[in-house]
Amino acid sequence: MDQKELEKELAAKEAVKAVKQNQIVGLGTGSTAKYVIIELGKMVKDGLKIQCIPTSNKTAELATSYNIPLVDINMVDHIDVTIDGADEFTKEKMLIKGGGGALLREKIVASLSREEIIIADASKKVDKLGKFTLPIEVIPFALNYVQLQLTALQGKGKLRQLDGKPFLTDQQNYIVDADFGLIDNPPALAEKLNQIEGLVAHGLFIGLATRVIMGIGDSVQVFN
Ligand SMILES: O=C[C@H](O)[C@H](O)[C@H](O)COP(=O)(O)O
Repeated sequence: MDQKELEKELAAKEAVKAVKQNQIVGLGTGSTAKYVIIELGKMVKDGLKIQCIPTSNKTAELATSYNIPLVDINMVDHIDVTIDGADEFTKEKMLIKGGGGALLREKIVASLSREEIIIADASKKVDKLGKFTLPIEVIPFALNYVQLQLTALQGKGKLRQLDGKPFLTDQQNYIVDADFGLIDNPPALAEKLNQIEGLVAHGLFIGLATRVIMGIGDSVQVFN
């Protein structure tokens, strides 16, 4: 296993210690969150009783393959703990997410969670967010309008493509990857993006992560 994968796995192993018997658990999406599903699969096999809410169809499939019980998000009034990955994070626990296109469900799950633990390898830590272009989920009808609004905010938006066609999210929306350069004030940009009609979610997660666990070398570093 290469160094990055080891760091992801270490962070996941540390994060699953927060999961307790009979809890409702949010499952993130991506190559880091995958390690959480593997660990939880082992714990469920050993007798842990949990009900999980996946943040994407892909995660739902993976969790089911490990016999992890799932529950409909509309059947619960809270989530005890969610463990998810990120594309970038700062020591203040501000994040960019959505590299895999799961940002809308991830944000809803994070918003319903009492504890949102982010796990990452050391390459994800940055001083300022924005080197990773900001994923923005847009309803197809609003694509042109949203692109114009992003331009007005000095963002350069590019429609995400897959196999020569627009990439579609689990909600059948488009993703625009927007380059704002390094972002001086992420909360202010998030606030402006929140005002744009037809933009259903952006990848800036501000004030949502309660803890970031970063794998670094053969240990972990925690940001509370
Ligand atoms: O949409 C995908 C999610 O926000 C992922 O958590 C994020 O892209 C990080 O993915 P990975 O762990 O594969 O780097």
